[in-house]
Amino acid sequence: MTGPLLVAEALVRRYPVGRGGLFTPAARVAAVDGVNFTVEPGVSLGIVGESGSGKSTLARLAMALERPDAGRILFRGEDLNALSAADLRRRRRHFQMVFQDPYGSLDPRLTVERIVAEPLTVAEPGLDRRARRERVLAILEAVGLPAAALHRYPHEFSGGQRQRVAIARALITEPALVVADEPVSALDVSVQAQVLNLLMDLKERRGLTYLFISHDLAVVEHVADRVMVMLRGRVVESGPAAALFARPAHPYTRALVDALPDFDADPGAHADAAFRLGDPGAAEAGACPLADRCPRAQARCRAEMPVLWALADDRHVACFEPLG
Ligand SMILES: Nc1ncnc2c1ncn2[C@@H]1O[C@H](COP(=O)(O)OP(=O)(O)OP(=O)(O)O)[C@@H](O)[C@H]1O
Repeated sequence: MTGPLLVAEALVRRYPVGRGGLFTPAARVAAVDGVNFTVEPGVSLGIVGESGSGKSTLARLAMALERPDAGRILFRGEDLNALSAADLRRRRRHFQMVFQDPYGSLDPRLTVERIVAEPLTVAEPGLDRRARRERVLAILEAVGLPAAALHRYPHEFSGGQRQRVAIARALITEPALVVADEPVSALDVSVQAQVLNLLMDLKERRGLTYLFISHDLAVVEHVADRVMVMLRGRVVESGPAAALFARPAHPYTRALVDALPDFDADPGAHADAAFRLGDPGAAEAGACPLADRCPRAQARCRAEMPVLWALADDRHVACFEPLG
């Protein structure tokens, strides 16, 4: 079908604060306060904002894990909160979530096979054991895990591998939309880029659409086509990622962008960035793997900032401009 994949219309979600009195209800604060957005198929939307700005609440609303107090969330034109519980359950195979914490989000008592297969048992209950195992093996391979992972338990894996298991679980039903809420922020910096690269690779290969939530602008800039900036439950600015990062219009966005390492003032930041964004080898060797594709940074890379590079292959981390 054509048309947007996901639409948020004037979403509001309020939570009680404090306990209220005997005859007075508790005051309520709007964690999400009149948010609108549209996500077209194949276009990933990054949602940024500091802690408490309402990003996770918005993710839960988008996944129909919570009901809004006002507004609607439409997936392929259907108001998710108007569906019966059974219909909503059936639709869930098309939108899945990856959580921040690969430790807490995987049941430690279950094998990887059972964890990854779990959404399939709901989505395709008729599948026999053999067919289910084949699907699990195929998705494990797609996320870079060996077949031997099947019989292992979450504690036997590193944080990055656990997040691969969580990604496999999210993708096994072949969803169109993946909502990723801080999917790399609990990981060691050295493995963050590997998982981000995997997500980008899967997006390409499977035509996925992401709603990608992070407080880390550098991360969002690499994975998102469009970016939406939240402050106290509201959207203060949104637009194409490259333009928004290059020319932030709202003072809050500017402040967030300014908080990124200043590559021009601090050449050391480049080595940090190369390491953080996933290539310690490049940081040490002083090589820029993107130098020949980046007309603007080419000279600077070679001269004074040898590791000015990004993990994504289409934009540059420091100048936030598309590569030539
Ligand atoms: N279940 C809840 N009950 C009460 N208040 C809540 C609940 N969930 C979120 N809030 C409040 O709503 C506001 C937005 O929280 P939310 O977790 O959505 O923000 P966030 O941007 O994701 O922040 P973080 O990155 O720290 O998770 C915060 O003030 C938070 O305390």
